[in-house]
Amino acid sequence: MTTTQPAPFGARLHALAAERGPFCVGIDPHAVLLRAWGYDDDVAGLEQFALRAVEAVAPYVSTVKPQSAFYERFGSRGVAVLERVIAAARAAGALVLLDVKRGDIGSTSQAYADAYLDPSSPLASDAVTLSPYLGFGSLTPFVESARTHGAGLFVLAATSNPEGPEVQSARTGAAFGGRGVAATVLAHLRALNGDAEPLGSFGAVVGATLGDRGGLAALGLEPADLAFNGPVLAPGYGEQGGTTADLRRLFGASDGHVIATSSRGVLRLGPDPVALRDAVLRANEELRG
Ligand SMILES: O=c1ccn([C@@H]2O[C@H](COP(=O)(O)O)[C@@H](O)[C@H]2O)c(=O)[nH]1
Repeated sequence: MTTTQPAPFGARLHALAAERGPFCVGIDPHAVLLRAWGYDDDVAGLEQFALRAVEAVAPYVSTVKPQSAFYERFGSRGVAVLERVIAAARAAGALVLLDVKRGDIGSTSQAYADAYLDPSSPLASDAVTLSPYLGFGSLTPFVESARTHGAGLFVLAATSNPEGPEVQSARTGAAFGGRGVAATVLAHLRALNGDAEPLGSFGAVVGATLGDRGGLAALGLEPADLAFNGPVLAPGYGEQGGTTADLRRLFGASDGHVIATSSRGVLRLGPDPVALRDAVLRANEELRG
């Protein structure tokens, strides 16, 4: 029996962002949003909210990003809802980036990779977010699984929260290059992506809010560090204060590889599906402009 090799995530994202735009919607069912949409903060409310949001936005964006925590808080029934959210978003043609920020010793990373990247898993997604703070090499099982299954990875480099620089601006020891943590993560990603065309599959999380925090320099980063031939997930767009102008300052005129993501900023416009759809169409237009 022959199996077809899936197209690499970077190529799929590049094509879909060119077609639909580079905006990503976070499907984050906060309790306060469930109530604002008229639902109870329970599993039934979670499911109705999340599937309604996916139905309204997923056909119009390249990527949706469910935040696993909001489903896990309801235990196994919440995780079952997450499985249905992933399936519905993919059926609408969007790529699913599952925000789980995993990272552990290699043998455990392999189990996480099997859970999120192996197509036979009920939680299989197109890409996941990862934490590199057990050492970038501990993520190797994710890298190998991503290559096998045509999936993508987004590794935390310069997060959108104000507490991030405490760790991310620290310098590695001389034996590890002596550069900042964020720069070291980006250098690993550059090596993984090589000269993959049109875009590598190994991405970084770089907050859209970075401009407010003294920009790249505050993390010991130089503009060249951002040229790692992979996609960038830019959270903090909207609700946390990041703007399209901030992204332009950080990344210049992106060719669609910078995926700005917003959750609350879009979801609080619901439940009206037209308002939700128009918000994502506007965001795609603005980011492209
Ligand atoms: O640096 C990071 C990494 C991930 N996130 C996640 O993105 C969304 C942001 O939600 P908003 O409502 O648009 O603020 C959320 O799921 C975070 O866990 C981030 O904010 N920053």
